[in-house]
Amino acid sequence: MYCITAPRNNLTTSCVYKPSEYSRVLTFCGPGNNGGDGLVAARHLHHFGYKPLVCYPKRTQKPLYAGLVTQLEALSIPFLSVEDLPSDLSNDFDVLVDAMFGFSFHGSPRPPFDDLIHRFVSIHNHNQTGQKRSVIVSIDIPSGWHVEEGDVDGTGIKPDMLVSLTAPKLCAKKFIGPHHFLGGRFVPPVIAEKYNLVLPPYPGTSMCVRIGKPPQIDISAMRENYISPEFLEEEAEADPINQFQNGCDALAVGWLKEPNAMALSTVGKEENRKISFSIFFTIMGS
Ligand SMILES: NC(=O)C1=CN([C@@H]2O[C@H](COP(=O)(O)OP(=O)(O)OC[C@H]3O[C@@H](n4cnc5c(N)ncnc54)[C@H](O)[C@@H]3O)[C@@H](O)[C@H]2O)[C@@H](O)CC1
Repeated sequence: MYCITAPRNNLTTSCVYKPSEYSRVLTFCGPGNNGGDGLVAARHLHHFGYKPLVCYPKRTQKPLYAGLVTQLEALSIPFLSVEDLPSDLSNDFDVLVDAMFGFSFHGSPRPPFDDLIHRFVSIHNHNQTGQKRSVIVSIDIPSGWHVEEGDVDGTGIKPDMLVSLTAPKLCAKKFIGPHHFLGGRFVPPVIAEKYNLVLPPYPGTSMCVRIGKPPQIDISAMRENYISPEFLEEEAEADPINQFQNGCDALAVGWLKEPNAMALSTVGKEENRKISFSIFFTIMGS
């Protein structure tokens, strides 16, 4: 079950937070099945090319969980004790996976989860200092939320991504982060009908589906001014097409992120008679 669950979580993470930019992942696992999801997610993230670590403070000796731990140890995935956690998680980790509690959480969090949940909450304060902060991915339910009423007093974890399992729980209505995914493409129609579940269709052969629209990207915010080194006349190729090829080759080595258009202009000899024409090329993504 965890195996089915975990790829659901991981496919969503790798869809949005690619290992090239978010490789350092710390998964906090709780004492129940939600924690089990976290153990398996860490294993799959390792195979997907991330560098996962696990904090699993309340281990259960049930064979299923012991087996999951053995698999992580076999991959030399490090376990961090609560005492060994860095003071500022955002300095050391790009992604924090919240797999502490799911739908069986009740009351106030007991130690050490009270402090761990507080650590997650304080991540957002870190963001207010303008420094890059870790992103938070919650599995099924942000830990500490009420399964139906959500973050009742507004002081709970505010994840960037919520991965609902099988069907979004009622509290998911209170989720306001940018990425909500559903994993668990195995609900029999008779169950969906019995519980009046209206689930989104899964695309292609995907094991997860985004719920809602992806956040709008502000293209203008992506624009960067690239100041290339000066270019002297004597460095110009005699054949303008060769010059153009040099430009394309420079783009291809990747110094320009996501090149998507180019203007090629020429100018006449007389300074006052600039003949310039531009050719716009759409350079398909590399
Ligand atoms: N059908 C589904 O939705 C599926 C659910 N799965 C996962 O299983 C989760 C539910 O698993 P469980 O029922 O084991 O419950 P949880 O994983 O939510 O946690 C239960 C454990 O937390 C402890 N606990 C509860 N309240 C606490 C508190 N206030 N302070 C400290 N400890 C507390 C309990 O003693 C128990 O050991 C789901 O949320 C989901 O993540 C998946 O594994 C499979 C599919």
